[in-house]
Amino acid sequence: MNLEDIRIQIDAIDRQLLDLLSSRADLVHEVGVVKKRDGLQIYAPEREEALLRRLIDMNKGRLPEKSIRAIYREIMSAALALEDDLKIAYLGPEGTYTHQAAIKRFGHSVNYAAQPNFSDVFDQVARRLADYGVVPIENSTEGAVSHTLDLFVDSPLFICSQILLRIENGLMASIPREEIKTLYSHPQVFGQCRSWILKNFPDADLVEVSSTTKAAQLARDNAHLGAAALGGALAAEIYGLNLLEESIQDRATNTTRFLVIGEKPCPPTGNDRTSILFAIHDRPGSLVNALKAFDQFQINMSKIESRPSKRKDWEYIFYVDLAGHCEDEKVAEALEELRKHCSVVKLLGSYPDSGE
Ligand SMILES: C=C(O[C@@H]1C=C(C(=O)O)C=C[C@H]1O)C(=O)O
Repeated sequence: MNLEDIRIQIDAIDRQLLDLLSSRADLVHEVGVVKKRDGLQIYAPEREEALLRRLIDMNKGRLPEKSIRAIYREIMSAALALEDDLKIAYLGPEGTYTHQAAIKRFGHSVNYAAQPNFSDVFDQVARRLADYGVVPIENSTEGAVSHTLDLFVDSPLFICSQILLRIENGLMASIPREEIKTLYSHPQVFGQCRSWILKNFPDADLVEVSSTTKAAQLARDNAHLGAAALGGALAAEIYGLNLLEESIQDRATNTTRFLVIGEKPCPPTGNDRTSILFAIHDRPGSLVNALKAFDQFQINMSKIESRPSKRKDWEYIFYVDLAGHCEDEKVAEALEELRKHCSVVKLLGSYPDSGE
């Protein structure tokens, strides 16, 4: 078959695909009307998860899972935009890893609003100026993002899904490598590249800034002073810097987990994760007794963090992630048992345990 003939067939298929996508859009529009009538959330992570899982299971063709996800991400992004003028607040500025994570989850058809700090992301969603927010919660090399943890204490919002993003840090500058005297970056990124910095720039000044895009901007503006930045390729692109070295993070699989926060929690999908916070009474054995609740009901606890309560010195708040959904009988019973040993137990959300 010659190229011309194959392309005629592709054109015919695209015509059919467009017709099918238009029919899908009509149905999506109806879904939007029903959701608004019944006061339901526009973004339905449990439905998206089920739909993607079903498509990947059904797939018998050549397309790898990654491509199916990417294609459907944009189809569902278009659907979200048709249902409502969706606005996603994220920790900016434009080009941050959080921005990349937000696009990975919500696609290119919805609106994005960069926020200057973590609390503004929470605030915009709580005030309904944005529909959902995206914030980082932990990195596989550097651990918890304590800012985000702290904001959950007084927030009325729920976690409705998570996003896993592989973080590839690079060295970027507009000057040659030999002229670099100062490295700008976010503290998390410095932490992720610690060995590389010691080996390659043991004498450089390290200056912590609020984001990797801010670091890129400073590297551009202070090039004459020997400035360079560590961050993502998107930041280098936005600020016109050269990527002098790629993939400089100490661990190749360096991944950050982000959370989507919204007004309502997510219904069960069968493969869920639950995040809670709790505070214990100040007496011997409190923490052990609290954690025994998970053992008693055989709940897998995947992580625990502690943070100062900021109300009383040496008083802590514990953050725990569990396997299962808060509506699962076992999890509900364990949480009930936990309450007996704690002064505060707060459900932060149950959401699909997948980040793709
Ligand atoms: C169409 C819906 O709304 C959104 C878009 C989806 C889609 O395009 O399939 C799926 C879930 C929702 O996030 C729905 O809830 O069914």
